[in-house]
Amino acid sequence: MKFYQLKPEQRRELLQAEGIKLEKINEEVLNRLDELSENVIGQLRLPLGVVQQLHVNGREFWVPMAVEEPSVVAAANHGASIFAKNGGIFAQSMRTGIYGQIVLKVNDEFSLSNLNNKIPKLIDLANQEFVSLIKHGGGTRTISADQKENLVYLKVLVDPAEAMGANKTNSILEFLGRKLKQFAGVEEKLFAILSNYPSQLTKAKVKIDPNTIGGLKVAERVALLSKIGYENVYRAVTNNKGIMNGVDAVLLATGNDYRAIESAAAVLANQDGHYRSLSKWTMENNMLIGELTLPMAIGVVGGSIKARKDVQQSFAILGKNVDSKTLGEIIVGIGLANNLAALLAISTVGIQAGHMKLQARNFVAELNASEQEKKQVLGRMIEEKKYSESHAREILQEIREGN
Ligand SMILES: CC(C)(COP(=O)([O-])OP(=O)([O-])OC[C@H]1O[C@@H](n2cnc3c(N)ncnc32)[C@H](O)[C@@H]1OP(=O)([O-])[O-])[C@@H](O)C(=O)NCCC(=O)NCCSC(=O)C[C@@](C)(O)CC(=O)[O-]
Ligand SMILES: NC(=O)C1=CN([C@@H]2O[C@H](COP(=O)(O)OP(=O)(O)OC[C@H]3O[C@@H](n4cnc5c(N)ncnc54)[C@H](O)[C@@H]3O)[C@@H](O)[C@H]2O)C=CC1
Repeated sequence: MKFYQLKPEQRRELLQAEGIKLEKINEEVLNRLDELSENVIGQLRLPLGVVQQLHVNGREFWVPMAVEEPSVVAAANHGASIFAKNGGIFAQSMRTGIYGQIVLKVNDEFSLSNLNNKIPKLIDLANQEFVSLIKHGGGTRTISADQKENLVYLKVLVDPAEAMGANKTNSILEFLGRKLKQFAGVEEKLFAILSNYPSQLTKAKVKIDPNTIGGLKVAERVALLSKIGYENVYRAVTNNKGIMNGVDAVLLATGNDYRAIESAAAVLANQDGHYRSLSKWTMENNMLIGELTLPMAIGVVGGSIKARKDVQQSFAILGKNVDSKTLGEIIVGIGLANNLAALLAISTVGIQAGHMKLQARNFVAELNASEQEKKQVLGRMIEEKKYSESHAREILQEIREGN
């Protein structure tokens, strides 16, 4: 039997026979995980944190975040609490659909205008074939075609309703590809696959009174940093990493495909051929305005969402009536919250003050020490503002020597 055909327990035995020490895992959990992926031998755990009081469009949410990096949840909480003092986030999801691409190889017999005339019929055929999607409120919306020499590029827009929609869109594209192969002059269908090009855009906006963040000077520094991020790629990529800190954590917690959002966000940041900050902070009438638009091809159904109890727990935390539009608005709101918290930290005391204070817990967790000793070491590190693994060990030694 091949490795992938074995039961997870048998795969574990093989690894253990090689001398690899594996973590214990409950058999039921292991078998459940085996249904979700391939070659499964265990699990990787992440802490699940929550952000309290994220105010979006007049509603208040608890937001689940799965992330291992210290200070990301604290930063999101910090940003969210500032937004709460300033009327919250105004956000809007524009779920018009996700793109798909079909590329055909054609010869001289092919006529683009003939194909264009048949597009309404193709859309009808797709919608008749995938009628369950129509029932959920989605469907194939538009198809456009463009010819470059002997290649024809078709762009298909599919509204996946409440799902992310990758699987349904790929099925629709393959169905359309088979129909297109029958057209005069089509030699072959090269491929039919969804495109992760930015779609399902969600915008979020906040208006901050400088008095809630330490005054006008601080607000102006945030706006200046944002201007630098617009122009300078070294700053832009870091600014965007700070946004994705929060975005990815909510995507992970809600079982959404963070790879799809990351790749689409990179294209959005590079729209005019220059990689820029995804967010914008400006001063308007002495108020700080923050704006962020992100591609949000996410779902509240589909993929592994219903099959995973941990993901269902996240939806329970988010509360009732969180549809895909609302979830997109929450995620972009969290991205903006993480962004503001990071900008505030780096334009005032610097990132290390807050971040390293929380990172210090990781150094302390590594120590071979009692809970009481760990508490003492952490307290001393924060007091001395000196954060490193070696300093944690030094303090422990000093404590044990009675200093
Ligand atoms: C870390 C803080 C929040 C400290 O912030 P602070 O102002 O030193 O501490 P504070 O005790 O005054 O706390 C302010 C608020 O933060 C929240 N908060 C505070 N502590 C916690 C905690 N333990 N758990 C949950 N929430 C917490 C909480 O809302 C609190 O308000 P309160 O409720 O006390 O009135 C702040 O320094 C901060 O936001 N820093 C940014 C940290 C960050 O972005 N970390 C990510 C790692 S760095 C990175 O990946 C990319 C980056 C940052 O380089 C991107 C970029 O450059 O743009
Ligand atoms: N390039 C990419 O981004 C690719 C991503 N993927 C993966 O595909 C997965 C995404 O799955 P999906 O296609 O979204 O899931 P899925 O295949 O389970 O399809 C979602 C289903 O939900 C239905 N639906 C829509 N609205 C609904 C509603 N209101 N109530 C009930 N059902 C509804 C749709 O008709 C569809 O059948 C992710 O795991 C992703 O990683 C797969 C291939 C490529």
